[in-house]
Amino acid sequence: MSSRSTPRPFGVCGEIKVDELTDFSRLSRWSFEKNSSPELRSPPFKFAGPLDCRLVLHSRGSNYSSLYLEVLYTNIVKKGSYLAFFSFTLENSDHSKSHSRDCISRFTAKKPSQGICKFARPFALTNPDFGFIFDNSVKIIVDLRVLSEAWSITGDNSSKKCSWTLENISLFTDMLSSYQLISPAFETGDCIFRIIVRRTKDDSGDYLGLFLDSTETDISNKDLYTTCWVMFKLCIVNQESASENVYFDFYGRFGGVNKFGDYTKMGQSKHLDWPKFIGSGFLVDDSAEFVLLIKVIEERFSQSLPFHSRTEYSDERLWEIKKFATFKDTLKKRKVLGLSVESMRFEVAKQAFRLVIYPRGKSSQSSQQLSFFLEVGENFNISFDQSCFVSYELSVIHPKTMDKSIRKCAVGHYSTRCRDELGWTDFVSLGNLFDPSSGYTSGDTITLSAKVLLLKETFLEGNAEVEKVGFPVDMDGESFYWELENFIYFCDSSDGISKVIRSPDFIFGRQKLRMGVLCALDGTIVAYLLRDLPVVENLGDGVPLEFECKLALAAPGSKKIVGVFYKAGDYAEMNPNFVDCVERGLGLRDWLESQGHQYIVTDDKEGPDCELEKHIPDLHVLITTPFHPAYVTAERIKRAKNLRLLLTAGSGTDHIDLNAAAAAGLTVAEVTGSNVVSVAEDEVMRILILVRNFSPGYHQVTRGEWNVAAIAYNAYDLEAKTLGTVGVGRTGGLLLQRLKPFNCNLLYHDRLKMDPELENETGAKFEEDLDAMLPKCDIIVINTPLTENTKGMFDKERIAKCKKGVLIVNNASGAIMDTQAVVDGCSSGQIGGYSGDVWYPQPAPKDHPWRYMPNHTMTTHISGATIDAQLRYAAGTKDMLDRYFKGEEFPPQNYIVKEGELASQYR
Ligand SMILES: NC(=O)c1ccc[n+]([C@@H]2O[C@H](COP(=O)([O-])OP(=O)(O)OC[C@H]3O[C@@H](n4cnc5c(N)ncnc54)[C@H](O)[C@@H]3O)[C@@H](O)[C@H]2O)c1
Repeated sequence: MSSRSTPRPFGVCGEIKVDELTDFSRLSRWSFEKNSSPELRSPPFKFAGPLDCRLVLHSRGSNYSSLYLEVLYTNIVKKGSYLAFFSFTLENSDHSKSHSRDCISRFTAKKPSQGICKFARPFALTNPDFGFIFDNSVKIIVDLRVLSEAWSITGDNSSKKCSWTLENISLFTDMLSSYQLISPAFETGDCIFRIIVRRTKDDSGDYLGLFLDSTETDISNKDLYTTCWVMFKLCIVNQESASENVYFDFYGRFGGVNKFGDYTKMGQSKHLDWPKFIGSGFLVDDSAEFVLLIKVIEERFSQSLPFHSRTEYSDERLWEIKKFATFKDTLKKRKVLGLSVESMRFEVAKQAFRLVIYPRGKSSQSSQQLSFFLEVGENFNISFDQSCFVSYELSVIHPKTMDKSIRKCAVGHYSTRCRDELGWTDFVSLGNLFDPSSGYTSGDTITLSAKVLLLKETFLEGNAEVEKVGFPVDMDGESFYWELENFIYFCDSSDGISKVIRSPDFIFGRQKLRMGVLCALDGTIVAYLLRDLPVVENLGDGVPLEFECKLALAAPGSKKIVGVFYKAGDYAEMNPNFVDCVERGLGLRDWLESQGHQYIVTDDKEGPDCELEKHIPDLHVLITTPFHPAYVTAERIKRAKNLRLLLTAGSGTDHIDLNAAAAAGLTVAEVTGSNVVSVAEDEVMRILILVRNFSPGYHQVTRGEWNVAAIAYNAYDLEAKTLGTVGVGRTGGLLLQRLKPFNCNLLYHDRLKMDPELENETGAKFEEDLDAMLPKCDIIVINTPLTENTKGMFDKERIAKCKKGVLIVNNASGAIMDTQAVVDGCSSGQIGGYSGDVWYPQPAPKDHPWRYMPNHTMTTHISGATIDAQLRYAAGTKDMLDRYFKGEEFPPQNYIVKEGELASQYR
C-alpha cells in the first residue's frame, strides 16, 4: 500500500477536554501521546442549550486531517435537522499563526457530521515545531450558532405549501453575504428541493435573495438524474400587512443535476432591498417567514414502440401528462406568464431533444391554440456539433380511437447556420382538446407523442479534404463532399412525406451552388446540382459549368457489426481504458466507421423487442462478451441471414449454440488467452478467501461487530492442503504455477496430460479418474470450458463424492454445476465454501438461489474483465476483425468453430 492511502495515526489521545468559553464557543484541548488511531472523538459537550455535539478529528492519509462537528443522533431524531454556522480555530503559540475555517451546514440524520475536510496537515498536529502543540496540547476552539427555525409542510407529492420561519436571524446577518441559509429538504415530484436565503451586496445596493434549489441528494438514494416540471411561488411574508408580501412566480423544468440544461436553482438575488427587509415589517422580533407554494406536473415520459425499427438515429417518445384538466387553468395563465411546459430531454444520435407545449392566443380569445414544438440541442448544456435534418411527427394521441389522434409530420434542418422551427404554433385548438366529449383527455390524462428520425450531414470542400475521408478524387477542378448518414431510413416514404434535402451553399466558378436530393413518395431518389443567382452579377448566368456527381450509397464491402456490452453509465468516464462497455464499444467505433462499416452497440439483448433483435436479420458480425452475454441461440442464428462471424471479446463461448453455428457455416472465435492471467489471479484470491474464512470477518466489521471466535474456529492455512484443478489448460496451468510457493499438494484432472515441463515445474500430479481425485481434495477449482461433457458435471452425486466441507472455486462456467446441488451442498455443509463469478443465466436474476445460499463468496462476472484484460481482448478483437475484412486467417487457437467443425474439446 502506498502512504497516500494509509491513514496516518495522530497518536493515542491522552486526554480530550472541552471547556465552555461563551454561549457560542467551546475550547477543546487534545493531547497526543503514543502512535495510534487515525480517528479521535472528543467527549460530548453541550451547545445552545440542549444540543449535544462532539468533535471528530480524522486523519486523511498523510496529506490532511479533517475536523468534523457531529450532532449526536438523539438530538437529530428529536428535531429532524439543525442548520448551523460553525467555525474552527486551531490555536498557535504565536497567535498570528492560528488557523481558522468556517462554514454553514445542515446536520441531518444522514449527515450528522459536518466539517472541514482539509483542515490541517497531520504533521502540524503531531510535531511541536509548528507551534500548534503548546501547554502539552493542541487547542481547537469551536464556535457554533444554531438557527432557531420553524418548518411546516402540507400537501401531497404534486402540490405543497412550505413555511419556513427563521427565529434568530440576527445571529447570522454577518455571514449571510458569504453563506446562504438553506431550509430543510423536501421531495416534490421526482426532485428534492430546498429554499435558499442569502444576502447580496454590490455597487447598486444591499439585497436579500431568495431561491428554490434542487441539488440536494440527502433524502433518498434516488438516481442522480431526477427531473420534474415545476411551477412555484416564493414569498417573503410581511408580518404587519399581508398585502405587502413580496413574492415571485417561476416555472420550468428542474433536475437534480444541471447536466441536461434543467434548472437546479431558480430565484432572485435581488428579491428585496435589505434595509426594507429589516425595517418594513418583514423582520419582527428577529424573525422572518418565507412561504413556498409549489406544484409539479405529474407525467410519464417513456420510449414507445419501435419506429422505423428504431436505430441509433431514431426514437419515439410518449409524454403523458396527468391531471391535465387542472393543469389547463395554469396553461390559460399563459397571457400573464408566457408559460411553456418542456418535457424531459431525450437523445437521438447524441443529439438532445425535448418537447415543448404552450397555448398560443390568436386574435380572439375563443380561438386559442396549443402550440407544440420539438426543440433541438443547443438550448441545453450539451454542445452542438452536428448539422442534421430532422424528420419528425408530433401527435396528440386519442387513447380510444387511434385514427382520431392528431398527427403532423414535417422535415426540418438544424445546424449552427440554419435553425428551422420544428413544430406548429397552431397544433390543435384548446377548446377541442379540453372538450370532454372529444376524448383526448382520458381519465384526465393527455398523451403526446413524438417520432424523431435524424439524418446527419457532413460537408467538406476541397480535393484534399475530400481525399482525407477516403473518397477518391480523380478530376481537375474542385471537389465537394456531402455525406448523409442514415440516408436509406430517412428517405423511407412510409410516413407519407416526400423529403427534399439540400446541402450547404458553396461557391464554384463564381457561382453559388448546392447539392440537392429529393426522396419522392414513389421511392425515387433524385440527386441534382442547384445553381442559385450568380455571385458576381455582371457575369450573367451564361458561364458554362461542367460537373460530375458521384453518388456512393455505402462503401463497397461495408459490414454491419453489432457489439453487445453492458452499460457503464458514469463509470465510463472514470477511466479512459475502460473499453468493455456500450459507451466505448471496445474502442472500435472510429476505426470501423473510418472504413465505411456500420457499428451498432447495445446492452439490450433479451426479449423479442430488444435492440439486438432488430439487427439480427441484417448483421454481418456479432461481437459478444461473457460478462454480459448475448445468448446466440439456434433460432437467432436461423434468422441472421447475413451473419458470418461470431466473436467473443474475451474467452468463453458458453452463450453461443456452437452446434447451430457450425451447422450454419459460421465462424466462432474468441481472444483465447486474453484474460487467463486475470482469472488465475482471481482464483488464488478466492481460494484464500475461502480457506481463511475471510468473508464473515469482513461482514462483522461493517456491521459494527467483533467476534474473533466466529471466524477463527474455521480459518486455516493453505499450506499442506490438497488442491485439485479440473481442467488444466491456460488458466489451470497459470493457477498451478501461482500456487506452487504455497506448498500445497497439487493434483489435476484433464482430458489430456499436461506438458511434462509444466508438470515438473509445478509438481502437480495427474489424476485420470475425476471421481478418484475428488475425495482427496480440500479445495477444488474448475477450469474447463462448458461443453456437452462438462455441462452439469458437478451434480448431487459428484458433490457427494467430495470430502465433507470441500471448498469449490468456479470461474469457468455456471452451468458446469447443478444449481440446486450447489445450494444443497452449501446448506448441508457438504460444501464448506463456494466461490466464483460465473452464473447461469447472466445477469443473474434477483432470485437466483446462489445469491442467498450460505457459505458463498460469489461475485458478479468480473474475474476476466480487469482493465488489463479489457485492453488485451479489445486489441485481439480488432485484430480478428481486421483479418476478417482482409480475408486472412485468425490465430489458430482462437477458433472455436471453423468451417463447420467445433474445436476438439467442444466435440
Ligand atoms: N470468469 C471469467 O471471467 C472467465 C474468463 C476467461 C475464461 N473463462 C472460462 O474458463 C474456461 C477455461 O479457459 P482456458 O482459457 O483455461 O481454456 P483452455 O481451453 O486453455 O483450457 C481448458 C482445459 O479444459 C480441458 N477440458 C475440456 N473438456 C474437459 C473435460 N470434459 N474433462 C476434463 N478436462 C477438460 C481441456 O483439455 C483444457 O486443458 C473458458 O472456457 C471459459 O469458459 C472464464
